[in-house]
This record gives sequence, C-alpha cells and structure tokens, in this order.
Amino acid sequence: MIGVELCHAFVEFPVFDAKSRSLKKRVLRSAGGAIRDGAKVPVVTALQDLTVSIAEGDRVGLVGHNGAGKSTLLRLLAGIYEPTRGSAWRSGRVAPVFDLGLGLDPETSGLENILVRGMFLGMTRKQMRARAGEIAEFTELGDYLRMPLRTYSTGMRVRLALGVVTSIDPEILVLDEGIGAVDADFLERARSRLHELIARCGLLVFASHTEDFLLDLCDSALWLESGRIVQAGAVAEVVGAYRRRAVRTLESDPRFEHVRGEHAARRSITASSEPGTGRR
Ligand SMILES: Nc1ncnc2c1ncn2[C@@H]1O[C@H](COP(=O)(O)OP(=O)(O)OP(=O)(O)O)[C@@H](O)[C@H]1O
Repeated sequence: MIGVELCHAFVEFPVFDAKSRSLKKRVLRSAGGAIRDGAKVPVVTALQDLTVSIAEGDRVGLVGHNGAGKSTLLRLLAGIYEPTRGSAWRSGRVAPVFDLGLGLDPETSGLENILVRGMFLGMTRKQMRARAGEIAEFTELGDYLRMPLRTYSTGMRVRLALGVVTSIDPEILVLDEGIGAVDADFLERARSRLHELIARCGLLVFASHTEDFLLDLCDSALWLESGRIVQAGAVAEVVGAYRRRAVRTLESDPRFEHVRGEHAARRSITASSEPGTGRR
C-alpha cells in the first residue's frame, strides 16, 4: 500500500548563528515560521502540529505565501526531514523533484547524465538504459547527447532534465514548483509527458505558486500559513480561497501601496487607449 501520514508533526530549525539580540529580531521579522519564545537559541517552527493523510491515487497541491512551509512539508513527506515532534509514516518509493537539474554532472555526457539522474530518482541502471533512447528523442538534442553537459545551454540542460524526470515510475512523487519555471514552449511539449507521469505515479504532492498548474495537475489542495493548514479540500475551492485572500491583502496592506499604484497606472493607461473609453 502506498501512502504518507503525519500525526501532530512539527519541524523546527534551531538557528545557531543567530545569537545576538538584534539578529534574533531580524530572524523573527524575516521568517515565515514562528520563533519559540524564551529559547536560548532561536527556533524557527516551520511546521506546526500537522496531521495529514495522503493515500494512493491522491493528487495534492500545496499553496501558501513565501515562507508558509510548503517546501518543508514536501521534504517531511519525502523523508528528507524527520519531524522534530510528532510522527511521520510513509510506504512507497519516493521520487523527490525539488530542482530539475539536481545531480547533473557537467563533465559527463548527456547520455551518461540520463542514466545517473534516473538512478538518483530511484530507477535502476537497466531501466534507464531501456528508456534512454526514448528520452533522447524527446529532448531533440541529437549528437549533443554525446558531448559533456558543460557544453549545453541552460535550455538544453532543462530539456535533458525534464526528459529524465518525466520518464521515471515513482510511487510517491514530490514535486516542487521548479518544474513550472521551465520555458513555456518546451513545457507545452512536455505537458503530456507530465500528465502521463502523474497518471502512473502512486500519489503526488505538488507545491506551486502557479494556479494554472495546480488546477491542471491536482485534485485536492492544502493551504498553508505559518506552518499550519488553514484550508484543505477540492483544489479549485482551496486555490480560489487563497487567491481571494491574496487579493484582499494586496488591497488593504500598506506594504503593497506601490503595487496598487502600479496597477492603477496600468488601468488608466489601458482605459485611455481603449476606443470610446479615453478622454474626449
Ligand atoms: N534550514 C532552515 N533553517 C532555518 N529556517 C528554515 C530552514 N528552512 C526553512 N526555514 C524556515 O521555515 C519556514 C518555511 O520555509 P519553506 O521553505 O518551507 O517555505 P515555502 O512555503 O516553501 O516558501 P517559498 O514559497 O518561498 O518557497 C520559513 O520561515 C523559513 O525561513
């Protein structure tokens, strides 16, 4: 059985180099997590008391502003972090995709990198050998695949990495938003591979700031704020509520005054350039 469960799980980071009072305050101001009061060493509580159960077939999106705890939760679910309090249970082979290019070696060829990156994501060398031809075709890198990776452009590396990532057979697929940062044209080509990957994985947890992606790839979602879940449910419902809250914050928070000014200026430019709506 494939699944992941958290029971009253916390993830806390002691910040050992933030000893001085002023530095403690700075940490307190900048972090999205909470700082434990009275501790000798400041402790950032990135996740607080989370109880979550994700079962086979689930496709879960994570939303929340910067520092809300999405990446920490992905790492906890993947087993990269253990809870500092509470417990975590998982069953299934995890493929954590936090950074598309992670583990690529600039000195070896594209073909060798295909094998190694795939093994890094839990595949065997034999499985990757069997898939190398199909991946090579998808990347359209031709003879370049025999050249060292350091001779590739950024876009060529992304093609290679995306080709490998979308070829694996994960039981638990943990995706960070990096995948959404890929060049739009190529991503459009990769979209069907991405759908196939998600269809054959046991369960998916995907953190993203891109609404479109979340709606496309996920069925349900969790909204995190300061390391806690504020809403869980169907993806459209949670993403919609999160967007409405973000718009309200933008409209009322004095810190976003400049953004409102820019929006107003843009609106008046659009209005005056539209036929019939400009000045008479
Ligand atoms: N290694 C660490 N040491 C100390 N604090 C950390 C560490 N990793 C994360 N944090 C803190 O934990 C909180 C949650 O961070 P996390 O990276 O999970 O947020 P996020 O929702 O993924 O943010 P973003 O959308 O910006 O990627 C933040 O306050 C962050 O400063």
